[in-house]
Amino acid sequence: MLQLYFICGTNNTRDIEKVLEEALKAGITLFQFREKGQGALTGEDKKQMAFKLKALCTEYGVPFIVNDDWQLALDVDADGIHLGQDDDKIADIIEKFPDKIIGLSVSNFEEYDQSDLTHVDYIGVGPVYETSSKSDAKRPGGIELIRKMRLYDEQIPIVAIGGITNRNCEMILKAGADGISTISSIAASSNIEQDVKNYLDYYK
Ligand SMILES: Cc1ncc(COP(=O)(O)OP(=O)(O)O)c(N)n1
Ligand SMILES: Cc1ncsc1CCOP(=O)(O)O
Ligand SMILES: [Mg+2]
Repeated sequence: MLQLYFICGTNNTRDIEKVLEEALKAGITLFQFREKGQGALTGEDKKQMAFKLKALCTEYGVPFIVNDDWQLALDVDADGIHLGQDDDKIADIIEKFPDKIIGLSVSNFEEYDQSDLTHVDYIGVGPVYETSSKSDAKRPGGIELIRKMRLYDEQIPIVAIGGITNRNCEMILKAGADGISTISSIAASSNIEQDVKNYLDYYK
């Protein structure tokens, strides 16, 4: 499920429905609706978009995750929620999400140490490299962040994030990530089918 985790909001691309459908057809394995930042949809518009994107994911058998907004995740009956260190605490909302996928962001070892991983299904580790998709991203940890995190916790599923392309993902997988997540390399791709295929080839 974590192999190729596409994350997108309406301000990351021209036509999110079209881009998501192309990415689903090409074989992404997980999708996160991350609707925030300049020009992002809010309220009912955001909810209606979430319903449409969830329906597309369901058609292709790919789980639909909501970033940050757990109320939206409840409203649209998403398959899971992704929360960061500065978002609502998983322990405070977990009773509303029995049997849902729960992801948590971890940018460094201090954050890992202070995180309650009891209900966490995967950790999003990064940024690995510089990213232009998140204005408040922490300092990139490079490939060493993934390698060391894998040794620090040998069990928890790790999805790497931040500045990943299908040219640097092989190193990241070899460093011990279970999967990679990306915004721009798919959202801004001129050939989604080929780019997704290139990513998935590394798992063969
Ligand atoms: C898979 C994955 N990993 C990390 C993040 C980042 O979450 P967060 O730190 O809460 O930052 P925002 O994405 O909310 O700006 C993520 N969304 N997904
Ligand atoms: C949401 C997020 N969290 C850490 S880096 C990042 C943005 C990743 O975007 P891109 O794949 O375009 O670098
Ligand atoms: Mg967040």
